Order: sequence, then structure tokens, then C-alpha cells
Amino acid sequence: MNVIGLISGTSVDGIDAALVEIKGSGFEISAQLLASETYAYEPDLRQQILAASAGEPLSMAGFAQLDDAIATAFAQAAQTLQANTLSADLIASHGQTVFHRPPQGEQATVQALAYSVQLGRGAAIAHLTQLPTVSNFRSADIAAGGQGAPLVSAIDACLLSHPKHVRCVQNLGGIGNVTYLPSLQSQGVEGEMLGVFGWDTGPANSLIDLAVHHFSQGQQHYDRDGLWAAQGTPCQPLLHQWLRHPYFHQPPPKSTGRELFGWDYWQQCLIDLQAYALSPADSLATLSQLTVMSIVQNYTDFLPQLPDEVLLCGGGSRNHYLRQQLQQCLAPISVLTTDEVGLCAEAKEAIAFAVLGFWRYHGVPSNLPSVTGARRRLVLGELYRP
Ligand SMILES: Nc1ncnc2c1ncn2[C@@H]1O[C@H](COP(=O)(O)OP(=O)(O)OP(=O)(O)O)[C@@H](O)[C@H]1O
Ligand SMILES: CC(=O)N[C@H]1[C@@H]2OC[C@@H](O2)[C@@H](O)[C@@H]1O[C@H](C)C(=O)O
Repeated sequence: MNVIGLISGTSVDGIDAALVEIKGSGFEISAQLLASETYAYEPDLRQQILAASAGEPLSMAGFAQLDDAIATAFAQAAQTLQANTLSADLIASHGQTVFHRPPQGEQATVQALAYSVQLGRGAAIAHLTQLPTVSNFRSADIAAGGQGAPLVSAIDACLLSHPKHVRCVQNLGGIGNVTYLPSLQSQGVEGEMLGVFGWDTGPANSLIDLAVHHFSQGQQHYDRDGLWAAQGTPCQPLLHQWLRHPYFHQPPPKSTGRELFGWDYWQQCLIDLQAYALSPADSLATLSQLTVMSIVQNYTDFLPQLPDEVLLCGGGSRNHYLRQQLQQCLAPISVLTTDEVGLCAEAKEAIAFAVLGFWRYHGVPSNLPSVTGARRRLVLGELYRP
């Protein structure tokens, strides 16, 4: 089955599209990447998404218009990808997260449920592409008391588990999330995924990107290859102050987003950086080190055991400074990228949602309660036929 996975994440850096040939059934599957591309948002649409994600007021008419625009962009991405390669049988669209609230109330209250909004409704994509489309992947896990995120851990277990080694898969998107993979031989029978854990570690590039945009007067959007941070020196006193944030010490299951590690958090970071009179390079080195140290602290505090290998993915896997600092802090653990074990690091989330869509189409439960805290395994996503 050829499935197109579509996702735009918390960096809002564009729509990642992946055409994946999926063979097999249940959790005994192979996923071959046939084509992938990232399609940038129109600048105005990107600004509208960032504004909505930052909590700026939006009328219901504005909400509808934004959902229409994102669905149209996602449908266009699917059409363009197919025009240059093979046709798809199914679309699996994550959509664009514009709001995520982890569970926060007492068990009997509705606030005990998470709340997560991904715009770009699947019904519209199915209509525009005339292809069956799966979307809204997070709601069923949330209804069962789960965080609704991260959802990639079951795919990590399927595609990246090692027969004998213990691995962590670390996404470095806007937000960082880890999947802990015990050796395949200890995960039980097909699909049990015993001992697989995962959670959001905290900021990955969200604060770095905001800082680069600020210090470059809007000329740059990210620290390409980590070159700017590499020219600076992290401010240790400020790092220790930032690492006291409760999120980093909260035991899993946990999830987060720009609601916590976004614009308002960045504004406080800027005040702190100015109080220490740090240069732009030192500021970026300190923010990058916050990503690194929050990951390391999560690992030492919450993993059942330290892994043999860490596989980086997401756009931040191309940030040499982050990778070098993680390798330095985690040695003798090997820090690689998923590219080096045969899975495209940049397209991984889009591939993951293609697999989630395949599992929805075939009625396979794909959430992991050991990751999200949901009460049970569930089939994720809503299927819309044109
Ligand atoms: N060459 C590069 N060098 C350094 N950083 C990079 C490079 N390319 C991308 N990035 C970083 O990766 C980010 C985008 O990564 P990705 O697309 O995985 O995030 P996302 O999927 O939007 O986020 P999330 O996984 O939190 O939803 C960019 O915002 C940028 O910070
Ligand atoms: C609500 C939401 O979109 N969360 C994202 C975000 O970006 C990274 C991390 O936080 C992860 O938990 C999640 O996305 C990935 C694709 C996931 O669900 O696995």
C-alpha cells in the first residue's frame, strides 16, 4: 500500500510529505520511503499559524479560514509529491498543531483530559485530493486519559529496535521527544512492545529559532548547522537556573509544546540573557545547551537504564553543535542519526504518520499507554473517504 504521510510540527517550518510503500500486516511491516519533500508555507500563512500558536486572539471565522488554508496547503503538498513520483492509495495527515494542553485537572474533571488542536481537517483533504484520508490522530488517546503525544514511539519500536542493543530515539524538532527501546528480544511477542517508553523532553529548537530570529533582526530563522552557537560559550549559572524549571523534573508521562517553551518563555530567557550581558553567540550556546542538558537530565532521571545508542532525528539532527554536545555529555553512549541506520531523519515524522494511517486503515491499535498514559491500546485517527 502506498501511503502519503503529511505533518507540520511545532517549528512551523513547512509541510513534511513522505510517500511510503508499506508492506506486511499488524506490527510486522516494512516501510520503504519512495519520495519525500518539505513544502514551505506561504509566509503570510506561516505568520498566522505562529500567531495562533502564540495564543493571539482568533475569531471562529478566522479559525475556519485558517483551517481551510492549512487543509488546502496539505492537499497541495500531497498532489505535488505524487506528480513527481508514484500515486498514493491513502493520505495520513497529522495536520498543524496550534494548541496542546496536557492533562491538568483532577480525575473527575474534564481538565483531566488533554486538549490538542491540529488544523487542516482530513475531510477537506479527502475532498480536495479525492483520496481516503486519515487525520485527527491524537483525540482517541486523549479520550482514554492519555497525553495524546508523543505518538511516534510505536513506529520507533517497529522500525528502529535493535535485536540486542538498548536504544533511544531522540527527536530534535521544535520540541524534543524521546522513545526508549529495550532490545527487540526483550519486547515480548509481535506488537507487545514491552518496556517501550517515551515522552517530551522539553525544548529542542523552538527557543533557539526564536533567538536566531531576534539576534539576526529577522534575517535568519534557525542556527544552520549550529555554527552560531559553536562560536559562543554557554553561561553555566544561567543554565542551572533554567534547568530548575518544574517540567524537566516532572516524571513521565508528559508532553509539552510552544504553550510552555514558546514566545513567552523566550521573552523571559531574553531578559535573563541580557542580565548576564551575553553576546548573541553566547546566548545561542546557552539556549542550545539547555536543549542538551534537559535531554541528558531526562535520561538520567527517568530512563530504566542508559542506552547503548541514541539515534537523533528531526531537523535538529543536522545541528552539529547539538549533536557534538550531546555526544560529549552522553559518552560513552554512541550518538548517531537515524540516517545512519537507514531511516531518513528529516522525513521520519512524516513516515511515522504514514504508518499510523496504515494502521488506522487496517484497524490496528497504535497508541502506547506506556508512553502517553492512556488507559488502553486504541485505534488512532478518523478515516474520511472522498
Ligand atoms: N541544517 C540545519 N541546521 C540546524 N538546525 C536545523 C537545520 N535544518 C533544520 N533545523 C532545525 O530543525 C527545525 C525543524 O525541525 P523539524 O521539522 O523536525 O521540526 P518540527 O517537526 O516542526 O517540530 P516538532 O517535531 O517539535 O513537531 C528547524 O526549526 C531548525 O531549528
Ligand atoms: C501536540 C504535538 O503536536 N506534539 C508534538 C510536538 O513535537 C514533538 C513532540 O511535541 C511530539 O510529542 C509531538 O509530535 C510527534 C510527531 C509525536 O506525536 O510523536
